[in-house]
Amino acid sequence: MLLTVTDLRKTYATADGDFDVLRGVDLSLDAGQTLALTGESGSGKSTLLHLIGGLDVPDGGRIVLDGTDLTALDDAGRARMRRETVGVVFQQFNLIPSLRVVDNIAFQARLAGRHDGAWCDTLAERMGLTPQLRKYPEQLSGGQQQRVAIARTLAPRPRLVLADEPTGNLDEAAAAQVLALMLELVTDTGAGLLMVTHSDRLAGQMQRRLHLSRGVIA
Ligand SMILES: Nc1ncnc2c1ncn2[C@@H]1O[C@H](COP(=O)(O)OP(=O)(O)OP(=O)(O)O)[C@@H](O)[C@H]1O
Repeated sequence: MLLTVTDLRKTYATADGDFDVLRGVDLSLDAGQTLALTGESGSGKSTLLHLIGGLDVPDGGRIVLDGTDLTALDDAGRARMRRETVGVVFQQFNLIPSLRVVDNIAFQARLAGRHDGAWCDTLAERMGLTPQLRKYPEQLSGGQQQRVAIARTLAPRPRLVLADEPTGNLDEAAAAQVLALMLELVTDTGAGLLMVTHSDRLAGQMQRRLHLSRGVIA
């Protein structure tokens, strides 16, 4: 199993007292699997993704990723997992404005010490970005920028891809097209994909689907 989440709990301290956002979440994901995570606004989907991505720490439960218990790692260990095992795509593209597309795509892989020029070229080609490689992000459309962000995430060949509404800024046709490309590439690399979405149509493109409600998987 690539990812096993067991009895995961997270409580936020707020002005109105403690708020138990995750109250014992269980889920698992195999390598090569795609899983959609749905749930109403505020149900804790982003919180769950942040915990699995090692960006925040839970208050209880376990996350085992690629054989490593994330909850037993210190900050440095989690940072290493983020760099070496996990790729994250957010709704905001977060491209680096001063870098050409070609260097944006390679950025994360270079940081991880795993740059592979041929694989970056393949990603660019599959994403239809070859004519844009010398351009800067501001010269691209929103859909093109999102494809650059996805290529950048896949360049270091992460074992697990976490995506939070990755096509939320695109119209429905563009979103479906970008997701189809992402699913193809993720499946080809044998990674697992966990994607948060509000769209039934996009969730329907994935192999499995889970719904988060009242802090647990319904
Ligand atoms: N750092 C924080 N401190 C306090 N409360 C928080 C914090 N982060 C999130 N929350 C609260 O926790 C709940 C879950 O937030 P989260 O962003 O995980 O939900 P979500 O399901 O991703 O929502 P959406 O679909 O609207 O993005 C919300 O009620 C939010 O206000």
